[in-house]
Amino acid sequence: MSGLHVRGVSKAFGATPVLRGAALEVADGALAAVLGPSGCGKTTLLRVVAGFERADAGSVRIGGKEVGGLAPEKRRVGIVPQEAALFPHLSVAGNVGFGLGRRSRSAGVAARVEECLELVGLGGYGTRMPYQLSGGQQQRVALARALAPRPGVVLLDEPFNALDRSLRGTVRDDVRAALKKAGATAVLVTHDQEEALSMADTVAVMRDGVIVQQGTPEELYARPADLGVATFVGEAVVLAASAADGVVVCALGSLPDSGASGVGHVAVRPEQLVLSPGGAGVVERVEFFGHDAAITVLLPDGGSVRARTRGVGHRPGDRVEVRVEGPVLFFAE
Ligand SMILES: Nc1ncnc2c1ncn2[C@@H]1O[C@H](COP(=O)(O)OP(=O)(O)OP(=O)(O)O)[C@@H](O)[C@H]1O
Repeated sequence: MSGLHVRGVSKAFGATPVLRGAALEVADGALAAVLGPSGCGKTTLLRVVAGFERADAGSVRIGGKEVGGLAPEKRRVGIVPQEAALFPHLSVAGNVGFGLGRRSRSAGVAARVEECLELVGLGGYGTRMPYQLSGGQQQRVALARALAPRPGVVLLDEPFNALDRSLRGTVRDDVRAALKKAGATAVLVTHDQEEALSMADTVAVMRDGVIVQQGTPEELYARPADLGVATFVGEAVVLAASAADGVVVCALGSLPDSGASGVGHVAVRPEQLVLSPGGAGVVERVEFFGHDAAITVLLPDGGSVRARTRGVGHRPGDRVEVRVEGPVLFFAE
């Protein structure tokens, strides 16, 4: 069994439980994102995997080996911190070779350093100093440094936070490409759902110290385990509803459902809402984004929904009908 397997990990600081039986499965060579709001325990989970914190219970296996009792340096873990944290007095090559041992001037080490710089698209940058690099380049050097000793798992803790929004997209692509080329098993911690969904092979949604659901981005979006996941992964319009005999009744009418029954909430994706002229809804607000627009519609019962539509031409005050396309998600109370 290779990859990373975290099972039933608990950790409390004093009387405060921070991890409460967290589980995470990452196949060999896969990139997993741990996605959750601030304070849910993401960093603590990474620190337990890395060995900086000792779990109170549970197991951590890296590359098929239980590492719970091992010191951090014995775990074969590579770490990319939030800010690149390069050694300012060392060249790029010095930074990347740092973890490769004392014989860092040997030909073998130099070749491995250059190989890792090429993996992150910075071949030939070895003699530069960190201050001569952009933030994105520094982050890629930090990744090369983490990859150099061929770790069993690479841990990335919100690695794009310090970067400008405009730069983030390309650095994400570069980092994903480098991890894939290296064949690395990796865990990325983030509170940014777009980052998790667009980069990761598997996404683990974390809440209050547990992983509430893990799956591919498509699985999480189409079949969220509960209303919390539905609203945290992608946008959702949530309405009070009741369900019986395969039909969900809510402010948008009677909609087909998988067959649950009871009272609760229905979640509808904004792109499932189709607007047509005339009807009982009133356009309240139009936000134009270029590629699409968000139209907020006031419903007759006083609630409102926000639809995503490519069609332009809706104006505040227009009367519209709101139709729902495709299956909806019903969550009983
Ligand atoms: N060494 C510690 N001692 C006491 N409490 C801690 C310690 N480390 C973390 N905590 C607490 O554990 C909780 C979870 O922290 P953690 O950093 O794991 O969350 P996070 O999901 O990574 O949040 P963020 O996205 O804000 O970094 C927080 O309430 C934090 O204050």
